Amino acid sequence: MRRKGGPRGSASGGVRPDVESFYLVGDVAVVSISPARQGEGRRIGEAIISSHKNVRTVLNKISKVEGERRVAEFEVLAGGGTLTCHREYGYSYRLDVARVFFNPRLAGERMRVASKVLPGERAIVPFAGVGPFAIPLAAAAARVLALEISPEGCRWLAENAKLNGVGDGIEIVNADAFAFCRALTGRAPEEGETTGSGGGGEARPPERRFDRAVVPTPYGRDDILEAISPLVKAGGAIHFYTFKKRHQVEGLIRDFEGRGLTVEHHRRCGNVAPGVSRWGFDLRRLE
Ligand SMILES: C[S@+](CC[C@H](N)C(=O)[O-])C[C@H]1O[C@@H](n2cnc3c(N)ncnc32)[C@H](O)[C@@H]1O
Repeated sequence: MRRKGGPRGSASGGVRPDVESFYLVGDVAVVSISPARQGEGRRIGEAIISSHKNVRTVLNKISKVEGERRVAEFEVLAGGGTLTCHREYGYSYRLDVARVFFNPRLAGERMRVASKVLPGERAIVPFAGVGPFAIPLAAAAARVLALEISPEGCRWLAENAKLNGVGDGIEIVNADAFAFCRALTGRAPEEGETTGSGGGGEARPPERRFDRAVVPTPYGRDDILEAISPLVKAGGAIHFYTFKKRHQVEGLIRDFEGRGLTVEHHRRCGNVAPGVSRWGFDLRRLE
């Protein structure tokens, strides 16, 4: 939702009346210029660079976040380089802002979730991006399976895992998270494994191998919950993020409960469109 009198979601404070939104990824400022200011992009970009010592490039977001990689289209207003290193809570993430997804607004949420990890846990992170959830989990001593569909995202994730000293704690799989989870749930038993269902090619029960799933769901893909929850052990945790209007939340909680998931905590994690927010749910699997 647009706030009158200033930009929303400012990651660096201050009022910038020329732009509708402003956030920083490393030294790249990402803004949205209001339609009334479209001809003034260069002036606005240069003004931002000259008034912010920490900004090297200014990008104007000219499309919504779209496509499988969830990356918007940008135009360069000033500066030029889109490769950067973003720092949050002592972690460093190298990435190309114009080519891979990154949302600096979830930094606090990532720390909150990582603080719940018990050493030796197994965690799964679908939609892992360049690693901002997976890396703090691994640093908290979880063994992490990170799923990411973009090969470029996987390359940054591997680099960032090493950069943050957790290269050994994260297994990165370049895959479609839906297909991967469904395959893991329904996979045939390997030689020597018992099925627990009498053998003879019968359907095996799901592999409940993870203590924790952290699910930063892309818009409209809530069906990942159905794919991933069979992989979480009884008593295990699922941190599920989704985009909803406030009036939808109550029904969603009933839906979770109908699937054998208790809601331990839920909160709004910022606005994304008029009336629509990102909501985070801490779910626990009952059986
Ligand atoms: C909204 S998610 C969150 C990313 C990251 N965890 C973060 O918070 O910055 C966007 C990421 O999911 C990836 N993605 C989208 N669809 C996917 C799929 N079906 N399987 C695996 N990754 C997918 C995109 O490539 C992108 O990196």
